[in-house]
Amino acid sequence: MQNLILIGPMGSGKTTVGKQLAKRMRMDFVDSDHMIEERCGVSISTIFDIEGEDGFRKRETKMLTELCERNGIVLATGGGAVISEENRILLRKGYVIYLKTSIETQLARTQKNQNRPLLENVDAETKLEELMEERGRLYEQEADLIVMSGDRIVSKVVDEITEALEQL
Ligand SMILES: Nc1ncnc2c1ncn2[C@@H]1O[C@H](COP(=O)(O)OP(=O)(O)O)[C@@H](O)[C@H]1O
Ligand SMILES: O=C(O)C1=C[C@@H](OP(=O)(O)O)[C@@H](O)[C@H](O)C1
Ligand SMILES: [Mg+2]
Repeated sequence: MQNLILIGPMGSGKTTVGKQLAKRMRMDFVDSDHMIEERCGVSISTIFDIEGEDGFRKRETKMLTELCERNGIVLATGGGAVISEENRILLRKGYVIYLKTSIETQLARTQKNQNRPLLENVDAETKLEELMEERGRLYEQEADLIVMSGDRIVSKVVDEITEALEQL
């Protein structure tokens, strides 16, 4: 069975929606950031502190390579997974779902910025806008399905995804 892969910016709900979607579909749920943390034994923020963003991106590609060899999983990626061509090719093996969200919603949901090093010590709104400028086109381009995930409870987002899957 093809993997279901969630992409989208920080705070779009990839981790949260992914967990519920997996339950609904009776599939295993895997979050690439959590897997990296488990593997390294430290948080994403600590990896950024020690190895910088480059170090994290290398670990992310390695993890995505491993996870995309599996079948029948719901995979929540990190918001930056689409920036690398190598990652994009890997993700295309699955059915890619883009959780589309406004900057306002992203901001509200990431307000604590916990374990989101790219939002630490910067103006979060400006940073989220910059990232969307760079990545928005890639999310759209890579998506097999685009689902609006702002202002809707998680179960409704999951309903829309499962209904779309039934139409395939
Ligand atoms: N549809 C939603 N409605 C309300 N809150 C949400 C929704 N999706 C996610 N959240 C909340 O937003 C925060 C960020 O969600 P998360 O799943 O970690 O996003 P991502 O993995 O895309 O960065 C979490 O606190 C989560 O509970
Ligand atoms: O947008 C990004 O570049 C990142 C998003 C984060 O994941 P979430 O999108 O799940 O917050 C995490 O991978 C890391 O902090 C970098
Ligand atoms: Mg996440």
